[in-house]
Amino acid sequence: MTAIRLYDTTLRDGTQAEEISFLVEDKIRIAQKLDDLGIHYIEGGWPGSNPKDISFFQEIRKISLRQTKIAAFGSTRRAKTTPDKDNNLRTLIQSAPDVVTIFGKTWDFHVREALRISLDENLDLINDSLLYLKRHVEEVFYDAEHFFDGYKANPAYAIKTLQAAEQAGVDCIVLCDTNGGTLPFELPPIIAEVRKHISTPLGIHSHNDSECAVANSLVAVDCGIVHVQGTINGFGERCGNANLCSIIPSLMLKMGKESLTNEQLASLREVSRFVYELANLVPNKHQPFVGNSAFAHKGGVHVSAIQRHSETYEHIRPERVGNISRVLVSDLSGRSNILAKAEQFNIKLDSKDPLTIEILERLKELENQGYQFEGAEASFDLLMRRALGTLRPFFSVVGFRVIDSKREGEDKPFSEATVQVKVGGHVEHTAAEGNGPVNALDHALRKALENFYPQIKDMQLLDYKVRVLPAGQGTASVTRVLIESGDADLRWGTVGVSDNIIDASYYALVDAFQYKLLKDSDAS
Ligand SMILES: CC(=O)SCCNC(=O)CCNC(=O)[C@H](O)C(C)(C)COP(=O)(O)OP(=O)(O)OC[C@H]1O[C@@H](n2cnc3c(N)ncnc32)[C@H](O)[C@@H]1OP(=O)(O)O
Ligand SMILES: CC(=O)C(=O)O
Repeated sequence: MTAIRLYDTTLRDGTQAEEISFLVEDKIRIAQKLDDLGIHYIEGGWPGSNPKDISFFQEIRKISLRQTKIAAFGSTRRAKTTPDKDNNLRTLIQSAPDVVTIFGKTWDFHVREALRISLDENLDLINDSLLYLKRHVEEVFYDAEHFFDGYKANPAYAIKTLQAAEQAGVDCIVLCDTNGGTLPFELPPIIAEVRKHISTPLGIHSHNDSECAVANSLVAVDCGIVHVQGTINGFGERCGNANLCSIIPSLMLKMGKESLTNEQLASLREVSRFVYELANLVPNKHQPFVGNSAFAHKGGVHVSAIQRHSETYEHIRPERVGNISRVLVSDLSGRSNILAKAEQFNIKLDSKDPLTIEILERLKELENQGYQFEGAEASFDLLMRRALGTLRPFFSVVGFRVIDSKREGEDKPFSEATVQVKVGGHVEHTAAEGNGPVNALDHALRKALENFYPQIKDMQLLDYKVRVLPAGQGTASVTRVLIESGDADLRWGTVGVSDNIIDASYYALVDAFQYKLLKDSDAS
C-alpha cells in the first residue's frame, strides 16, 4: 500500500474564503486538532502577509505536536531583488517552520501579464528562491501555480518551470489547479508526461471551481501522486479547495491508501464540526461523509431496504467517519420509516398493527397542511404516543391571550401574554411580559407550569425559525414555526403550523414543554 502524505491548508488557503477569518488562538486550536487527526503537514499561513500569521508561527513553536510538521507559505522572490534581500523569503526563514512552501508561476501568460517579466527571468527566480530556501530550511515544497492551465498553454515551458524547481533540490513539486477549471479526465495524460521529465515526488492542489477538486485529487493519486493538499470542509479561495473530509475517507476506504489510523478516521466528523464552529459557520448538512444528511434516509423504499441491510443505500459504514445513520419521516415515508422512528423512541409498534398505518396517514395529512417533522422529532414522538394513547397528559391549555402594543414616543412595543393552564384538577392563571409576543407567551406558559413541574426552569428555548408557506390553489398561506429547545442533557425540535404566527408558535411551544416533561418522567 502506498502511504499518502496529507497537507492541510485550512489555515492559509481556507482563510482566503469569503467570510472566513481565524484568530491566532483559533489557528492554534485547529492545528492541534489536525495534529490529533493525524495530518502530516499543516500550512499555518503566509508570515510575509500579516502580523497575525507571524504570531501564529511564534505561538505554535511553544506547543508540542505529535507528528504534524508546520509549513509556512509564501512566493518566489520579487523580480527586482535577490533571494537574500527579499523580504518575503527572509520572513519565511525567520518564522522557523519545519517546512517552507512557496508558489511560483508556471503559465507563460501569468509570467507576462501578472509578473511582467521574461520567461527566462521567471525560471531564474524559481530556481534561486528555492536554492536559497533549501540552504536554510530542511524541507522545501514548490507549488507550481496554474500548472494545468500553464501546461495546456505551453507544455514545454511549464515543464521547464518544474525542472527549475527540481534542480534546486526541492522535496516535493505540487501541481496546482489554481483556477479550478481542469476536469478529471484531463489529468492522467498530463501527469504521465510530467513523470517523464521529473523524478521529484509530486503533489496535487486543486480548487473547486468546476466542482471537481476532490475528483481531481483522487485521480492524481491514482496516477501516482503521493502528497495531497486540501482543507477541512473544502474552505478556500472562491469556490473552495479540495475537501479533505471527502478525500481522506475515499483514499482509505475506497482506494486502499494508507494515511490515518482507523481511530483517527473515526474522528473526521468531529474535526469538521470543530472547524465550522471556530469559523462561525453553520455546518453544511449535505456535506458528503460528515454532514448530518450524509446517511439520513427519507424515501420509504430506502428505509425499508436499509433496515434489511444498511449497505443497500449507504456507500460506507457511517461509523467509519464518526457519523450515524438517521431515518427521516415525511410525506415520502412508508411503514418502515414509522417503525424505525418508533424503535428509536423505544415505542413498541408492529408493521401489521393498524395503528402504524394510522400514524403514517396522519403524518402525510399533517405534512400536506405544512408540517415538517425532519427537524422536529420531538413533535413526531408526541404524535405517535398520542395515536397510541400512551401520552400522559401533563397539562392542557384552557386558553391564552397575547397583547402587543406600541404608543407614540415609545422605542419598543410592549408584549404581554396571559394563559390558563390546567394540571390535574387545578387551573393556573398567569400573565407575563416578554421581548415580543412569542417570548411573552413562552414566559407565561413557563410561569404557570413551573409551579407544578419545577424542572421546566432547566429548559431553554434555543432557536426559533419561522417559514411562511406559499398559498396553494384556493388556500390561504400558512406559517410553520420550528422551535429548538434544550436542557443540560438534550436538544429537541418541535413544530407548529397555523395561518396565525402566534398560534403556530403556541403549538410548537406546547409540544416543547410536553416533550421536556415526557423525557424527564421516562428518565426517572
Ligand atoms: C494561488 C494562491 O492562492 S497564492 C496565495 C494568495 N494569497 C494572498 O495573496 C494572501 C496574502 N497576500 C498578501 O498579504 C499580499 O498580497 C502580499 C503581502 C503577499 C503582497 O502585497 P503587495 O506587496 O502589496 O502586493 P499586491 O498584493 O498588490 O500584488 C502582488 C504582488 O506579488 C507579485 N507576485 C505574485 N506572484 C508572485 C510570485 N509567484 N513570485 C513573486 N512575486 C509574485 C505580483 O507581481 C505583485 O507584485 P508587484 O505589484 O510588485 O508587481
Ligand atoms: C498555491 C495555491 O494556493 C494555488 O495554486 O491555488
